[in-house]
Amino acid sequence: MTDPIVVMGVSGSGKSTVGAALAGRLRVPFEDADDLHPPENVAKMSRGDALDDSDRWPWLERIGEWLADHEGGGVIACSALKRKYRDQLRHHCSSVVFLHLEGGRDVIEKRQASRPGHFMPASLLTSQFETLEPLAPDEGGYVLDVSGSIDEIVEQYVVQSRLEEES
Ligand SMILES: Nc1ncnc2c1ncn2[C@@H]1O[C@H](COP(=O)(O)OP(=O)(O)OP(=O)(O)O)[C@@H](O)[C@H]1O
Ligand SMILES: O=C(O)[C@H](O)[C@@H](O)[C@H](O)[C@H](O)CO
Repeated sequence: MTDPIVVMGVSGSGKSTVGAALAGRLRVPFEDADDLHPPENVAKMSRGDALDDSDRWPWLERIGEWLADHEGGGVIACSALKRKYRDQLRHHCSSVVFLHLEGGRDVIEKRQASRPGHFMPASLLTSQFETLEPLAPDEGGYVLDVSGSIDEIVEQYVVQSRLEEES
């Protein structure tokens, strides 16, 4: 049994890819919160407009429900850019753990550009970085550098969480 994990970060930071690999490693279910957006949110992002708080609330409610249903273990990829969004998720599931995939704009922009066919336009990356509120010290959680390979990032999480358990 593991606590449910939210893999967070800006668009293109690797949440879906790393999240799926981590769920495989931990043998728990994986969900991509991109698939929980109401169609109007996807339409808004697709035309190059950033979501605002009121667009995100109903989406976060669905993610919170998913977390509450997976208290015994699960990984969900969700931007969770602001502290108040994370607090909303904690309200649904107090045991949730956040894993922030942190990286510079250069590397993330390149990865986003090499991912054709995704609804999220690269032009929204600026607003993603502007909106991002990194994990505060009192939030706990993990911050992992996106520049490593997917396997390395998963391994770093596994090692760090084991060390934390033992301490
Ligand atoms: N650590 C990594 N090393 C190399 N490539 C990576 C890494 N992480 C992700 N990628 C690649 O970068 C691209 C973006 O990753 P991904 O779609 O997982 O990001 P995301 O944060 O889920 O984005 P979004 O929120 O926009 O859906 C993908 O093509 C993915 O294969
Ligand atoms: O909070 C947000 O602005 C959105 O959730 C985005 O982050 C998208 O879901 C995703 O990143 C698109 O690929």
